[in-house]
Amino acid sequence: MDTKSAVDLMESSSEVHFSGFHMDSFEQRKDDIEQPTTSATNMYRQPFVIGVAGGAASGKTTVCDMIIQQLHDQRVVLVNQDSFYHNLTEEELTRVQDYNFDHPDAFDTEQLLRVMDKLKCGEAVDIPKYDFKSYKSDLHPSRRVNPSDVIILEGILVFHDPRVRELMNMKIFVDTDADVRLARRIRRDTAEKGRDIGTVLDQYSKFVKPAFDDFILPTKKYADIIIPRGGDNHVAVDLIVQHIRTKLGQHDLCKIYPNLYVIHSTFQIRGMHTLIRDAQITKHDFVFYSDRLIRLVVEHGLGHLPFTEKQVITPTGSVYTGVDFCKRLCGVSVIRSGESMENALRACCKGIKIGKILIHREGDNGQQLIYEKLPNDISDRHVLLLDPILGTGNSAVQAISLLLRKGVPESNIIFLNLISAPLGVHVVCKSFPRIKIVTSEIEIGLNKDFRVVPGMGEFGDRYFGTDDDDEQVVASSK
Ligand SMILES: Nc1nc2c(ncn2[C@@H]2O[C@H](COP(=O)(O)OP(=O)(O)OP(=O)(O)O)[C@@H](O)[C@H]2O)c(=O)[nH]1
Ligand SMILES: O=P(O)(O)OC[C@H]1O[C@H](OP(=O)(O)OP(=O)(O)O)[C@H](O)[C@@H]1O
Ligand SMILES: O=c1cc[nH]c(=O)[nH]1
Repeated sequence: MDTKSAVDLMESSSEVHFSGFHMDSFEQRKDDIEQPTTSATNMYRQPFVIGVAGGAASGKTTVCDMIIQQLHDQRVVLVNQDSFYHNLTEEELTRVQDYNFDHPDAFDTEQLLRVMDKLKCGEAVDIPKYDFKSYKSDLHPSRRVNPSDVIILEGILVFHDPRVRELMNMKIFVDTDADVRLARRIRRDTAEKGRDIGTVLDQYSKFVKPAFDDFILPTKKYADIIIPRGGDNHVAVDLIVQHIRTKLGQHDLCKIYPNLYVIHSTFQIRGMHTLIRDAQITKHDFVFYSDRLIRLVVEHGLGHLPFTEKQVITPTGSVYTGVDFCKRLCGVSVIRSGESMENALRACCKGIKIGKILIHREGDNGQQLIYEKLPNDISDRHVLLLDPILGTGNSAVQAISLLLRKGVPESNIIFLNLISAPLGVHVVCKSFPRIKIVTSEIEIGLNKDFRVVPGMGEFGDRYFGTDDDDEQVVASSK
């Protein structure tokens, strides 16, 4: 894949958003810094979208209210599928008892998609207020909804259309017994809507039950979580809220790609990054702090290897139940910069075999694999692929494709980076959804020369001392 095709792939992807980066500070400084070509206009925080489906009167509203209450310190917005009911025509109004409110066609899904797209892009939207008495949504002023961190989309059929499902980061199905749903419906429609019980039962047997069987129940299979007993299930709601909180604390790309791991940032890590990104840092310090960070990435990456249980006897004669390290592994470094990570890997895994791949860059458009030396039995090993910089993803795609051609299962590859540009992450994760990427920071984007920004310049030149400044030092020290 060349640079252009990687950019094309990114631009054609509806899921490509850049963030983890605050718009305000970007606005203030955008005149002072070099602009990333691919990301600046698309940058916003990506909200976490939760879909809540289930039969009518299953308790979806209660579950949503509980989630919203527990997420009190987050900006949460609830979007109800009911708001997108089509207005009934005059003819339909004359025979409203024959209108099927539980059929997918009763909803204006195109409008729902437009609204959700805007909210996902961080734009405020106006959501219609459907009036259940007049069966119209243009009677009342619409509801203004501002962008938020979490969007909950609730409704009987929110899992029906695949385009709507695609928008969701988490899908919940509220699963309540049919008799409980019917009892609630009778109570609600007779007490709140003043209907007589005969009409409620007629509507139930004519439309509600068949629609549940034909359209709602079949979407249960798309759920990530099924909540039995709806709002009575406090344990399930607690677990869901915990998961949402974890996701909100992560980089947005981690919400999209579950196999992307960004090591937990501390002030130590930020401090090391600050040093190695500084163009003025001495060569010695650049190497020293890069090595420290690389060691952390390598240790973190090793943590993703499979393990087996192992018991040992301690000097006190007690049994300690622990784990045994994964045996069959090897490293593969992408020459040259990847070689900077070999020492850390050797320091952690005594005697580990390390293969090499050389990818030649011709200008910025073409890259070619020109050398490889890999362990013969690499297909039986877990591979730690070493390259500190993930930019456009071109080198990574070449390297990973070679490993796959050599028979390494995709899920046996752990790609270790110091820094990763969002484009590279998208390209690698979309092309190879089963590999894991471990990195220490996600960058803003790429500049017009396809260099990572803010980045750290030409890593290989800085690490191995082949940059221009160094030539001057060498010349002056002669
Ligand atoms: N009778 C009648 N029913 C309607 C109308 N519009 C929507 N519905 C019903 O409303 C139901 C969808 O709303 P629900 O999912 O039950 O609403 P809810 O209050 O969120 O449900 P839970 O929170 O799960 O209890 C469908 O079963 C429709 O039949 C209407 O104008 N008349
Ligand atoms: O994702 P990409 O856009 O392909 O960029 C990343 C590649 O660039 C760097 O190598 P570079 O070409 O600078 O060579 P070097 O390691 O020899 O310095 C880096 O080590 C990656 O291999
Ligand atoms: O920013 C970049 C991109 C590729 N290689 C580097 O060393 N730095």
